Amino acid sequence: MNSVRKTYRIASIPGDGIGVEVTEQAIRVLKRLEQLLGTFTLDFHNYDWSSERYQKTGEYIPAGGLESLKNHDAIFFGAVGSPDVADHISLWGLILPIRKMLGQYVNVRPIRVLPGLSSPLKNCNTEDLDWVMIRENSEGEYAGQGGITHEKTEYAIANDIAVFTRRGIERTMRFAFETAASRPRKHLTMVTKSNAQRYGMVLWDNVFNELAPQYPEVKTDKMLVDAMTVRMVLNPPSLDTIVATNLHGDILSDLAAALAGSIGVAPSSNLNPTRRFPSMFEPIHGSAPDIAGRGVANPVGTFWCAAEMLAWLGEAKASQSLMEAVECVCAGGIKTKDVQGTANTLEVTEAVIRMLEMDLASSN
Ligand SMILES: NC(=O)c1ccc[n+]([C@@H]2O[C@H](COP(=O)([O-])OP(=O)(O)OC[C@H]3O[C@@H](n4cnc5c(N)ncnc54)[C@H](O)[C@@H]3O)[C@@H](O)[C@H]2O)c1
Ligand SMILES: O=C(O)C[C@@H](O)C(=O)O
Ligand SMILES: [K+]
Ligand SMILES: [Mn+2]
Repeated sequence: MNSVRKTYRIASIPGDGIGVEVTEQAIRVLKRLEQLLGTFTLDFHNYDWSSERYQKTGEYIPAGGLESLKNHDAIFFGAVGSPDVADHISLWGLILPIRKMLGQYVNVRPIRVLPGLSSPLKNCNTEDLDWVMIRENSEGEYAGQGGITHEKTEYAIANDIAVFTRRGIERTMRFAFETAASRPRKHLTMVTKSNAQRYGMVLWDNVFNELAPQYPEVKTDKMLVDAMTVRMVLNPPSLDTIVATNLHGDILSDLAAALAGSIGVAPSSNLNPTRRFPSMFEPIHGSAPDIAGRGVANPVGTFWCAAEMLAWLGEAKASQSLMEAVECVCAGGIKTKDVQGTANTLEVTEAVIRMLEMDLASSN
């Protein structure tokens, strides 16, 4: 008998475009899972922070908004970005302040070829591509320093300054070593561009070399980011856990998702490993204006995020049941167009709900 029913306060921020479509369906799935298990409550609080709101009010996050997010156990995010607002305004107006101000200093992006899906690579089977990318999530190329002088003249001069700190690098790398150590293969690859970039990237190399002996069970290697793209494509089984800077991790994780079948299946966890503030779970994809409003977005990446969120909250059984249901639905061929199926967002969602009902109703 489970006598203490836990309640988790979840802030949901659907955002823009398909972010709204996939989070709505993922919340439906989570609420059904909650009913079926009866062991916890997910108390969702919706925040309408979006590009539409920005156009009306001039703000993505209203005054006091970040403080109010701190009163939650987790944040469930869709995507931000609109053809009507410049992308740097939307990114810096919503997602980046949350990642930075809530201390979500690692972005964890697992990726696998799910059952029933296929890699665009010849001869890449399910077991050949099973990676987790640890992206530094607070500084580096996204430090936010820089500026423009002589703007709108022919003398315009602009810079974006990348900032790498020993503490920022070390905390991300420790998380990556621990992640690698927790996986069967215990292998960590560090990515930089320390041949061309002589300071920040070399600091990455040095910190990595200092830390590696403290994790003797983890095998390590290093890659320059250009060669890393080649290795990801030509030798996927040689990789396991990967650690990279903010920008490199961003780019490589889109590539990783595509190699596993689609950007629509890939999840990400913006973690505050100290748990001082809530962590945020979002699919790696954006608002996809090209398909928004048509009900065809792949919700699998967001369902996988929901499973990652449950695991982070300590609900391992619920997390596992959800992931198993998603994988069974994929294996059964109920898939969206980006992964060579014919189903729409709603059909995939309903199939996942039915699968959960079959699995859990029979076991209760
Ligand atoms: N964290 C975020 O919220 C985030 C992430 C990436 C991009 N963005 C923003 O999103 C907007 C669009 O960016 P973009 O086009 O470069 O990237 P995107 O990820 O939105 O879309 C890239 C391509 O992948 C497809 N795609 C993405 N998700 C899909 C899904 N779930 N199912 C099926 N197909 C899917 C899209 O249709 C598009 O063809 C921009 O404003 C960008 O700044 C936000
Ligand atoms: O972090 C970014 O650059 C935004 C988006 O591309 C992402 O991957 O979340
Ligand atoms: K997103
Ligand atoms: Mn990205």
